[in-house]
Amino acid sequence: MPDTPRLIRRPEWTALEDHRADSMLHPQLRDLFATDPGRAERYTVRAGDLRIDYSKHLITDETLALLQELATATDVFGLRDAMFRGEKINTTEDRAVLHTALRAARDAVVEVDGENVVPAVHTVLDKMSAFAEKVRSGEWRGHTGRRIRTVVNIGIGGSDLGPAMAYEALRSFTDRELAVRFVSNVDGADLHEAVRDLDAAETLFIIASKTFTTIETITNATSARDWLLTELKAGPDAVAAHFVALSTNAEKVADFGIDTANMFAFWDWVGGRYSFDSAIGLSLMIAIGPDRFREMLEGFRIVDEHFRTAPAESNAPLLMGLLGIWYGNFFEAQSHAVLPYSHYLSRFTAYLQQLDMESNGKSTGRDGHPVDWQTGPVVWGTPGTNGQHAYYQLIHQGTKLIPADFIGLINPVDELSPALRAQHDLLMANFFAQTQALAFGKTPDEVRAEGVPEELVPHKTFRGNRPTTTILAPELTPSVLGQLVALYEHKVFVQGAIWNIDSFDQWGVELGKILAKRVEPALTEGAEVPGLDPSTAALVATYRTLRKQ
Ligand SMILES: O=P(O)(O)OC[C@H]1O[C@H](O)[C@H](O)[C@@H](O)[C@@H]1O
Repeated sequence: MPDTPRLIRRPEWTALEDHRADSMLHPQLRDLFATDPGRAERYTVRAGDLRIDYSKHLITDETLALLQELATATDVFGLRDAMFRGEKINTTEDRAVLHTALRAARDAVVEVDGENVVPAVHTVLDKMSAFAEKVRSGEWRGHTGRRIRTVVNIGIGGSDLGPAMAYEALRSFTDRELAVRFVSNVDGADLHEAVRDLDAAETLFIIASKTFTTIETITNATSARDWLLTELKAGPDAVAAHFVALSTNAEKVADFGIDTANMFAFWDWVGGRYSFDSAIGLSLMIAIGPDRFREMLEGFRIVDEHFRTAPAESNAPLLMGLLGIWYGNFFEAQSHAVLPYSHYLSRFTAYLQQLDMESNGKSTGRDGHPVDWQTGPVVWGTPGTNGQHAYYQLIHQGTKLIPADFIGLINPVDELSPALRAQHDLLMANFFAQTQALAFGKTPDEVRAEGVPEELVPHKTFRGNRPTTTILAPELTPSVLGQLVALYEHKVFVQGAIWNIDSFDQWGVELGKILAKRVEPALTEGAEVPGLDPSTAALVATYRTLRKQ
């Protein structure tokens, strides 16, 4: 057993349990606001351009003080500093965790094993910038001499979700003459639909894979190469002008047949889900241009600095992490909704699912012992107002407590017409109304006062006390996007530190991959798979019987 007490036996933990049982058994936001007029102002924190209001939470000053004590006792800031210093805090993989170095200033020094990694980061950024400019300007030509009109990023997980999300988010900054598509699923339909209307002569494939061994990506990349060569009626020499690679594995890139001169590198201290500001962002950089990409990196850096230096009581990622712990561990909340009121952020929550759930979906502690406390929540959500007309019913009146983050932008993007810009106020009216309704509800007396028949009063009553965080930003610029992502990266970090889990490994994804490899020959060749359980064996047999040859 480690020397430090188990999390739930710490006095700071039991103090929170007692606080919940004594003072916060049935917290009422109406009362908390009525008795504390300064609450909204006091419970608002700034991080860069982000304004984060956490006053509509089931908390008091005492709750916050106790949560901060838990953070101190578990040495969250100690681990944070170790991360920024380049220590190998990813202990199960013996790796440093340095996505923050990806956005460090050119003259910064961050050492791993005694070597400053920042110059290499900027060398790759410069190489990406030069390449992106060539593609954007038309200087980069395909095999037949035509300029590139479509970029297809082939990758999965962290090699897809980040750039795909950011491409959507920053669409209004993209070059409309140059489209980017994303292919991830090993389902051949994904690649088929992505390329069916493309001219191979004007298509560039970016093969994004940290390991360059991921079966989905390598399979799709191989099929893409076959498609290209068939379409162009060309030999393997056509590959060089149409394929580039983003990877840490030069050997595998060369094995695939991509010239390593056309490879953009990153390093084992960049986790896949923390990688879209590395070379993995090349498709995004081509779409928005190197200057915008660097603005985004600056946004990341603003929140990195905030997380590194802001005092605990005004440290936004720390506060957001602690609030998640409060609900997950002391209210038994199982999930967390992230609800962006922006069409451009339509992929944001999907991106966060990997960031959060692959990082903190763990049940073994850093000490190797099973944890006996709840860890990462189920993260879900889609853009408002669509969700309002689908699942918000459950958030408002269901039996589950679902803390939610509402992300809103004060201004729409510039390019909307005046009429469409005007719709933004309606969108945001919904945004503000929802958190108000969730927090304060509607009492039976208020319902009665509207003349509602008595038998309908219970149905039309809203109990309120549904906790939300409101995140407001001036507009969705590249910098603001970087700030938002860094905010969540560090929030996830805080929670993993307190739960004492390694947020940077992902062993849980391995078993399924191994079993898939074992089952595949049974599907394609009818091979015997030794040791198949009866359920899977019967399913495989059905598949084989009904499979069209
Ligand atoms: O970038 P790659 O090496 O191809 O990995 C792609 C993804 O697959 C893995 O299974 C991991 O679960 C993810 O963390 C990773 O982002």
